[in-house]
Amino acid sequence: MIEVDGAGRSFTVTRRKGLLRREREVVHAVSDLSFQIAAGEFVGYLGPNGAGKSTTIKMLTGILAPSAGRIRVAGLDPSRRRTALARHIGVVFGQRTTLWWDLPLKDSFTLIRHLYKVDQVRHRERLAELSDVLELGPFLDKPVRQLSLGQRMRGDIAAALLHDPPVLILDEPTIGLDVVSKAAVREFLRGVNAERGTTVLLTTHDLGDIERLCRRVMLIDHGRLTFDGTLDALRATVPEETSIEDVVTRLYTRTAEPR
Ligand SMILES: Nc1ncnc2c1ncn2[C@@H]1O[C@H](COP(=O)(O)OP(=O)(O)OP(=O)(O)O)[C@@H](O)[C@H]1O
Repeated sequence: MIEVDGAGRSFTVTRRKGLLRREREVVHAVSDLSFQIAAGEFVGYLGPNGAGKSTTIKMLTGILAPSAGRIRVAGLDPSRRRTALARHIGVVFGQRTTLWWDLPLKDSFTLIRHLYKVDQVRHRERLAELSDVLELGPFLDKPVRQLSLGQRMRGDIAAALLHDPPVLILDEPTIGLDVVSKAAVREFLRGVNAERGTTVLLTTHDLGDIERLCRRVMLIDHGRLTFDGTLDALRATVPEETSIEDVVTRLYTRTAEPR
C-alpha cells in the first residue's frame, strides 16, 4: 500500500555567518529512506525532534516532492497525483485542524462530502457510524472554534475517514489529549484497523500510542531509518532497559548531535 524506495528530501537554507556574511547550506531532512507497508498494517513511526518524520509524511501525502528516490501510495506518485491520491488517503495533523474554524462541525463534514464527491446516502451512513463511535453527536452543531481539543481531534479523525480511505496517516493525533480522550482515540484507531482493514501509519512522541497500537515500529534519526521491526525486536536492541521509554531514550541519545 505504501512503497518508499531510496527517498530523500533536502532543503537549501541560508545561515548568517558573522555580521554581514550569509552562507547557503543544504539540510538533508530525509536520506535514502526505504520501506514498504502492506495493506492492513498498523505501523508506528518514531524519531526525536527534527529526525525527519513530518518531512516523510509530507512526501507520502504529496505536500512535498522528494528530491531523490521513488514513492508510491495506493499505487500513485503522491506529489504528481495529489488530487487522485486524496481519495485513497485520510490525513490527520494533530497540531492543526483541517476543519473550517467558524463553521459548525457538521457543515465541515458536508463540505468534505462535496470535495470528495461522496454519494449522499453513503455519506449519511458513514457519518452516522463515525458520530456513533466517536461520540460526536453533542457537538455536531457547534462551530469548530468552540470545541475542546479532544472534541476537535475526534472531529478531525472523522473528517479524515468520511470518504472511507484505505490508508490513514496520522501525525501526532493524541498530542495534548487527556488520558480519557487519548484512550478513546486509541480504541477508535484500533477498531478502524482491525475491522475495516485500514492501513495506518502513526507518527507520535507518545510511546503509549505505540505500545497499545502498533505491531511494527520504524525509527528515523537524522533523516535515516535506523530500525524497522516489531516492538519486541525494538526492546531487544537495548536488553538492559525494561520500559519502552528507556529503550527509546537510549536509542535517541546514542546518535544525538545538534542538527
Ligand atoms: N521547509 C524546510 N526548510 C528547511 N529545513 C527544513 C524544512 N522542513 C524541515 N526542515 C529540517 O529538516 C529536518 C527534519 O524536520 P522534520 O520536521 O521532518 O522533523 P520531525 O521528525 O517531524 O520533527 P518534530 O518531531 O520536531 O516534529 C530538521 O532539521 C528541519 O529543521
